[in-house]
Amino acid sequence: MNAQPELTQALLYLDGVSVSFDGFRALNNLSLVIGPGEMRAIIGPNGAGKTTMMDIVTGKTRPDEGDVLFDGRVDLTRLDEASIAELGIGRKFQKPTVFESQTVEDNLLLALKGPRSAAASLFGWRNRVKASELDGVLETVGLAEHRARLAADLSHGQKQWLEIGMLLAQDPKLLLVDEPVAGMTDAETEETARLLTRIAGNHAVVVVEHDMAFVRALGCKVTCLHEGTVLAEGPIDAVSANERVIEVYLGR
Ligand SMILES: Nc1ncnc2c1ncn2[C@@H]1O[C@H](COP(=O)(O)OP(=O)(O)OP(=O)(O)O)[C@@H](O)[C@H]1O
Repeated sequence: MNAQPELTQALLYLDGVSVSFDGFRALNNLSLVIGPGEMRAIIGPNGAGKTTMMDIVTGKTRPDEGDVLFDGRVDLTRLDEASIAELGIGRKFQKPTVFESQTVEDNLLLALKGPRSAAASLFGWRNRVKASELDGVLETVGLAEHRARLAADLSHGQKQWLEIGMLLAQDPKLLLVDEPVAGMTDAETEETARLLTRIAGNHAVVVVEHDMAFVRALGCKVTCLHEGTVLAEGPIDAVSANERVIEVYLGR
């Protein structure tokens, strides 16, 4: 492992990560560095490796090569999915998976009481937020007025925010969010950008999304993946003006 000076600063550090499925290179020498509390948008065409990248971070997929470090010291390639979650890495899949028959508040309480293992103390994960901090989570995800409603009665967007709240209740250091605004109304999309912006700072947030207006609203650094590697990275204006990015993604 080649230790870089920035290693100690990075919350998530991927370097030279490659993985193949049946000879097809889904990730090809991918390097990505996310700082503590940073918000990062990941864009790129279908099959670029965005989901595979998140699978590597959460331990669902093992890389063939490369370094995957969390918090500057923990080698994620040696841990299973449960241990990685306990370290403080939360993942939000595209479809909401809330408990429909429970109220908003009870969904959050269930998340607070979620399973913990000895790994939590072993790896020094901080305590989950306390029940008394539930109000703060409800405020953050904009559901304070809806706390007594059944999750089943929420709009699609509100269910997505509730699930983000359930992840926040576990006080992750890093949140991976997959296409959060797919299927949302324009108003919900704008609210989601505000919500994630509120969350970043206290938690690093990596958002995979195709909706470029939403990505712009996040106001963060953007990484465009293509063929399993970084094609362009930087401010949205620079990335969206990049000729290769236009050619393989935006211009289609
Ligand atoms: N478990 C797997 N087995 C075989 N092939 C896989 C597996 N996971 C991903 N792939 C392949 O790897 C490539 C990268 O897929 P990935 O899902 O990471 O892309 P993506 O950027 O997330 O695309 P999308 O925007 O469509 O979600 C694809 O060609 C996909 O078919």
